[in-house]
Amino acid sequence: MAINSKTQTAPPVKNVIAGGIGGMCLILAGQPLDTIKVNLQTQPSPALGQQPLYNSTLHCFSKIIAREGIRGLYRGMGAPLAVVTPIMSITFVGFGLGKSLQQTSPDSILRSWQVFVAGMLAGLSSTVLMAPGERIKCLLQVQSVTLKKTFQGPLDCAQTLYRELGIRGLYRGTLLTLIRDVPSTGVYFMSYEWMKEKMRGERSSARELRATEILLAGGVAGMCNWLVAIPADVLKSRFQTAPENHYKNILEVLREVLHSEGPCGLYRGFTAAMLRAFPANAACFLGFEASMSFLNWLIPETV
Ligand SMILES: CC(=O)O[C@H](CC(=O)[O-])C[N+](C)(C)C
Repeated sequence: MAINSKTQTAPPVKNVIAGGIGGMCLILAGQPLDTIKVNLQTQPSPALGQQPLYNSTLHCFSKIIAREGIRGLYRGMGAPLAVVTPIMSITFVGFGLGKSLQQTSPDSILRSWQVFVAGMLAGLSSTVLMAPGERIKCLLQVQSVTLKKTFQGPLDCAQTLYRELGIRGLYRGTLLTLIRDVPSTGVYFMSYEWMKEKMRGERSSARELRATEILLAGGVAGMCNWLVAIPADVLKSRFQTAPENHYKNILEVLREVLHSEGPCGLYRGFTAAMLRAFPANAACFLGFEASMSFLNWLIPETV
């Protein structure tokens, strides 16, 4: 399907600002279910005849609330807020760049697969911040399970990792972050643009879409993103939260998950991921589009 790219390209500085605001909306709307997802994904496999620590999304939710109250669901939010804001800025700039590289003129129409390629470039460029951000976030989110408070907060976690393990300690899990984010970000933007194009109908531009339509397209794009991302995300969460030298490489994590839980183990936390994906990404794209409209009103485009 061809997508009218004239309505999509914006100068990088506008993408930086609108992408950052979109990122903040994403975290505020999605953090509680993200905490549940990571706790489900990283809980120890139960011994024979024993009950798992959490047996469902709801069970995990009520256990966290009973143990720590609402604050437990927002544990580790400082790091994602500080990191996801620039990550989403880079993501939207990377996406804009990916589109312009494939356009012969600002008016040229992109095919769906070209939007996918531009999205993959966005996923590739954001990994520089995504990998350490995820490492810190996952370590903080799971430390309540062990009931051993190792880190005081995101900064303390980053400093400790750097002091004890150097830059490699912060970037542990980068390959799995790439395997997760490059294809899934391609799918993310392709499905978002596809939905917008479908809903546009007779209207001359996607800018005329209503807020509810943006919310729907963003929410669906978030779910499509996670359908692709979740197996690599399960491996990444485990790899990034395991004790040092527990796994020699990522194949060992894969082997362990398949051996103990079978292929279903790769979809641990699926319900929580999907429940989070819709509101978080609906909020993200609405935040992005609203900020972009405001910026376009403030500084009108010349083309
Ligand atoms: C896997 C992930 O972080 O997905 C992001 C959306 C979300 O639900 O957090 C999108 N993106 C990969 C483009 C940053």
